[in-house]
Amino acid sequence: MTVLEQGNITIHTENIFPIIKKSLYSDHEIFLRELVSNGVDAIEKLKMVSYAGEMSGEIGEPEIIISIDKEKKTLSISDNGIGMTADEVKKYINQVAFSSAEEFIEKYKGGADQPIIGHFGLGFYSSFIVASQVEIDTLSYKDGAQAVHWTCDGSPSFQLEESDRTTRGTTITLTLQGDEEEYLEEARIKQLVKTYCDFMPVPIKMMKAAEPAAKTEGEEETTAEPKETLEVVNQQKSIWRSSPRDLKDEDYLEFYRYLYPFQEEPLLWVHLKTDYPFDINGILYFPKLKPDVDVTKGNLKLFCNRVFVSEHCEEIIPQFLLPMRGIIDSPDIPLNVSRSALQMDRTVRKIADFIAKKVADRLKALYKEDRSHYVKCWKDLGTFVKFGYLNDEKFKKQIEDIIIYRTTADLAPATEEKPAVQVETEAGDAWEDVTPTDEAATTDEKGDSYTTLEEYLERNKERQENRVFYCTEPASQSTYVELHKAQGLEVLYLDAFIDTHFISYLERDRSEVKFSRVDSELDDTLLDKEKEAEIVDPKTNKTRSEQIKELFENALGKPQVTIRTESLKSETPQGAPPAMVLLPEAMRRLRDMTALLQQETALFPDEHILVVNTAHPMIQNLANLSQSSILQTEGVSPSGELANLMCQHVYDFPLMAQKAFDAESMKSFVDRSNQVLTRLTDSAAK
Ligand SMILES: Nc1ncnc2c1ncn2[C@@H]1O[C@H](COP(=O)(O)OP(=O)(O)OP(=O)(O)O)[C@@H](O)[C@H]1O
Repeated sequence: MTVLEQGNITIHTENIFPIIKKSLYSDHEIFLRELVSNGVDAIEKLKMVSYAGEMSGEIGEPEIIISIDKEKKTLSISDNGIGMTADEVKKYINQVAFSSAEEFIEKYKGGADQPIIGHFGLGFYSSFIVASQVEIDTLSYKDGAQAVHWTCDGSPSFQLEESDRTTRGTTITLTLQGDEEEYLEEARIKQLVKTYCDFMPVPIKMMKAAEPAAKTEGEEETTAEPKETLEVVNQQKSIWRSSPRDLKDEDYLEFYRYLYPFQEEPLLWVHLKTDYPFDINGILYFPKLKPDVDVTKGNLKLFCNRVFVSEHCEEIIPQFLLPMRGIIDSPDIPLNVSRSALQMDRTVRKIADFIAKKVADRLKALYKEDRSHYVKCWKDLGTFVKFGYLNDEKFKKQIEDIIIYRTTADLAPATEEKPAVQVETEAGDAWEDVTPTDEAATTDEKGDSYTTLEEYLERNKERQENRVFYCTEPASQSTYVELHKAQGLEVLYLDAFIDTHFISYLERDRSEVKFSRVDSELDDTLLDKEKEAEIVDPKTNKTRSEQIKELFENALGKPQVTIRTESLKSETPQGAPPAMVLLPEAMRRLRDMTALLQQETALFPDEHILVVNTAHPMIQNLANLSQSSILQTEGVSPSGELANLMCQHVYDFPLMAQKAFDAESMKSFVDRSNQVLTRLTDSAAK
């Protein structure tokens, strides 16, 4: 074999590879991505020279073949691409590749502790991270080219000689270092191809080790050599690079299942595709949110020209979209910078804005075009949308009109079949179908209705201009909600975990609107003012209400509790509850804020309002009971005592619903319940 050249690579540092190896710690595996990418590039370049008519002969079927020789401890990557001449090897390998190795060292000198997103484009020299010797065997596409063989052991000296290779393309053979022998395992290599090279547009084939031919007893010894087989490992198709027009819903769903097998179907997706002012492609999916979703961890896979770079791209997408899944592919994201530098990068910030805008556009389109799907997905979408509203001014402006709320109003369209309607078109020569579509559908599959804030205000403007009643906890506030509903007052549910923050932002932005939680005060609509003023005791000149108020004040003995008597409107005598506990908005917020600052759970404050419903038959009974006991005896009569017990009980129920019980109150409630029930059964048994 003719030695063409023996010499030193023009690098100025001796043996740089141990340094590179150390600075890449756990990232050794990326060498495979780099070498396969080079093979794919070589195939692409061959296609280009062929299209340009600069090549005689056929391109053939492009392929990359990876093979392992466990005995020789070698791993080789072959492509049938453009190949290199001796001069090209000298230029591109000895000079270009190695000068970028030096550049790497310069860049990371002393800064190796800064995490880099993908160590991308390290190139050919990254093979020395795992190899003790690297060989290149290559034949250029050029007519009459001489095949060459290059060897280097990582020291600055190399050897270049003629090779007897006859097929066009390049084979890189790595002799692995002692501690890198995991790369001799077929399963490990397959896994790396799947991770990094799955969507590269060329088939990547694994040479499967030859199985010795099975021999059955008595059979003659076969002389045939066992055959090696090739297995295609990557799936090649990168659908995010296709035009959305060429893709059906099922294509997007299939891709999602491929990326996240055995997961629930996504709610919807956004296809990103632009090449100006930056190049970005990708598909983002809205998943159904699990209650334990970690909103600080990104789920998107980052690619660069179809090559996988990183599982984490928290720096690239706006924080409120982190729970989204899918992939982003952009060659414009700088990858060999630290994560903090990435966050500050102007292009990256513009890309983040672009993504947020695309997501907003998609949501707006869905709201307009398929409201029923929007409403059905709202539970999950709403979290993203509100999170975005809190975090991103620009996003907020785009989506504020499509935030919807579950409401107590029944907004379901009439159930009877919608009549098909046809009208004559303007031109008069055709009939146009104007049957109502479900564009304005406002109910989900459970039949719950949803509305926007604007729609709510408009619907209720006569009765309660710029006033919104809301409920944060349907279970504990159901009595209050029912009371409002019964009097035709519409209540919005703000019961998602994010709503505590969301409502305070909403109030700041909509300062003309007064938001009242259903248990903070009672609207005049709920009260029957006339009944209250009737005087029932001519001797003391007291109204019935005043008597009841006194009765409760004495029975409870809690001066911090403000007792108010009201006659609550209701259709039936027991339609409204006998008593309710109110905590005014301002007071509740102060309590929540203090609890937040002290990082404690908010306790129910001793100062609150007890509304006693004078219209309720039980309260009437209590008043009668207490009045008769006053008439009958001096001191506390048994019926007076019973009235006292019952007053405390009537107070305890709404308190319990407000989760305002401590251990002591719970004990006294249970004791008292037993007393009351004993009395009841006593009198029934007599
Ligand atoms: N398999 C190959 N076939 C043909 N040429 C190759 C092959 N591998 C490397 N080369 C040549 O060697 C050069 C240097 O390769 P290297 O991987 O270091 O950098 P790069 O591919 O140019 O850029 P990067 O990998 O940083 O994106 C390539 O530009 C190419 O000209």
